[in-house]
Amino acid sequence: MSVRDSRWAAVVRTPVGLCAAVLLLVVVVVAVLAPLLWGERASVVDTGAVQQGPSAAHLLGTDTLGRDIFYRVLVATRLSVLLAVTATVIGVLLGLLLGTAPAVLPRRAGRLVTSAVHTAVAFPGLLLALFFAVIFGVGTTGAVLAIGLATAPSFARLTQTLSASVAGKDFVAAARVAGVGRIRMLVRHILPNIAEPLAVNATIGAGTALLAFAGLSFLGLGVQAPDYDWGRLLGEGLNRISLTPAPALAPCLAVVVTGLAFNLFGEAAAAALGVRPLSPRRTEARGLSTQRPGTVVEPDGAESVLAVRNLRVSFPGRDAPVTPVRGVSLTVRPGEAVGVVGESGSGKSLTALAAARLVEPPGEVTADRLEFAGTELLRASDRELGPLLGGRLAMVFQDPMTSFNPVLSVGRQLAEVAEQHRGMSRGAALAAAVDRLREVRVPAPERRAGQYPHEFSGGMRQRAMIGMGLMGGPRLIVADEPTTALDVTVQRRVLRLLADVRAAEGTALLLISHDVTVVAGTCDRILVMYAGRIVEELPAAELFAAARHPYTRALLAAVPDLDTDRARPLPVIPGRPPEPDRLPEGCAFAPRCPRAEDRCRGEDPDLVTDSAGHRLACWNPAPTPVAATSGGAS
Ligand SMILES: Nc1ncnc2c1ncn2[C@@H]1O[C@H](COP(=O)(O)OP(=O)(O)OP(=O)(O)O)[C@@H](O)[C@H]1O
Repeated sequence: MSVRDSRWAAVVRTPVGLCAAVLLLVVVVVAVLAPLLWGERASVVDTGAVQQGPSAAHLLGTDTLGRDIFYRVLVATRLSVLLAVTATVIGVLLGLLLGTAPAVLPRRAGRLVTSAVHTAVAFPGLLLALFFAVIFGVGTTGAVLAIGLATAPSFARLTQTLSASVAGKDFVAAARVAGVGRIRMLVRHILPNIAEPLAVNATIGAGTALLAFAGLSFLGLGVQAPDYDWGRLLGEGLNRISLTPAPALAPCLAVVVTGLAFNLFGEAAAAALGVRPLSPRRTEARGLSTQRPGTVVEPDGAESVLAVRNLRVSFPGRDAPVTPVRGVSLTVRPGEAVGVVGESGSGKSLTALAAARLVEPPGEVTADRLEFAGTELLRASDRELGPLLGGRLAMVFQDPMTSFNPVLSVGRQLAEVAEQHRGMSRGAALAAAVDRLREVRVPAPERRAGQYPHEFSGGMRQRAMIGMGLMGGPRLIVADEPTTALDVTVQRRVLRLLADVRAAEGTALLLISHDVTVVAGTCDRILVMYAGRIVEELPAAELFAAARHPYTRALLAAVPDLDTDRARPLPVIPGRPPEPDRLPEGCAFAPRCPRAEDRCRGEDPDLVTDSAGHRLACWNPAPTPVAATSGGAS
């Protein structure tokens, strides 16, 4: 039994879930059998026994034509439930279409759909149902369409909300970087992950539709004679409630009990499942023939895989836009490992996301140059970007659990990249996926390929994620905090794997981490970021000996080494980094800097390149600590 099946089984293990399931089962059995067993009996007209009260012969009395109300209530179960379920299915399908439209339509049309949905949700459902019932005309079909259309907006909004929560997951970003198209993304990655909460809410919705249907039929807008449902029976019984209440109470009770069964089962499922009910090819390089494909020639003649100049990422703020990335410039050369280090909030992730074109609106990315593998990303069309980013740029995210689609086997997800970017057949892609899993040291790769992400350990999942990134033959791996969620020994294995992959395949690496020892141990060059800017850049081998920015020195001082006195607390950097919307005048680090001078507080220093190629943005840098090499970096 899969995990999903056992979770659904858990629903009926709760007392409420069990009661609701039994009630629903009874309702379904009655709905199926009643018309077969008692259909004729419920239609027999007996002019000699009209409008009788309850008796031994007629448990709930008779109607105006002498028909037995008890059997009519039982027989009406099928039509009442069928109509409610049909209306709910229409509502859910229409809701799915409207809710997913913004993801596949052009942005402007998508917004229009979203606004329409929000407007429709503002109207009470029953009012909408009445409105549509009048439009579609009196009768069963009109009422089904009316209730279906009336419930669609709330399902559309639910779909949008659920899709948005899934769209934020790393596996969707990974699929986007893999160049998976919008419709495929929707069908393979988003919809399967929102099916469960949608099903739960649809069950609850069926209860509501049942009530709405009874209401419309009661008002004479729904089921018409000679057909009858509980709403019609209720209307008929109400005419003589003062004489005998049973003919009105019985259909009423049937609506309440069945509605309750749907609602309770939906609520029990929501509680048991943890669902909240409603309320990652090739691009020919331009220029010199000696150049390798997918590289850019820098002004200094060096080749680069990624060239970023004056990158800015902004978001709308309360009063003015906030810019968490403020003019970042960096270069990653073929096969090179560049590390980006800085405290939380310094803009490292946003820089990486911008390089992979993964910053979503309302985030705005501008740059004088954002060139990957020879293509200017900010001017490229989606068609150009798809194969380029998918095959040539791989993303590895922090949390290996959320980096995979939980409902697809790991092998299938790796194979998908090869199918998408290398045009491989399904079988060949799966074989390539198994080979990749073996290369990234996943044990028993044939068996593991068929397993789901939750069956992998954290470290194994992260290695599989790296394997997935490699399926497209990337020139650059962007790894954002790839080891933060792992324990230290597993961390080391993943870092070693990244280093081996680089050595074997010549892949460049942009490694983002808040941990200076991780980047120093893995990378060739280190970029230090603070408050959205690069404040220092130097070779990793010289990090401990040549770092001069007080911030870099403070980060290094916080790293324990063999000479650290364990009896004393490690030095920490006083204060906190500034929020992007509350940057101080001058150098952003000045308020926390032990070397700050008046100039630091008034003027932001430029990032200046010295003769050795080091870059530094500081008015009063620390002197080079001549013999201060440390083993901390290795
Ligand atoms: N979608 C967004 N809207 C508004 N602000 C954002 C958004 N994404 C990030 N930010 C802000 O940008 C700043 C930099 O975020 P980023 O995630 O790049 O930092 P980071 O250095 O990678 O930190 P961490 O290690 O915590 O992820 C943060 O202050 C964050 O609040």
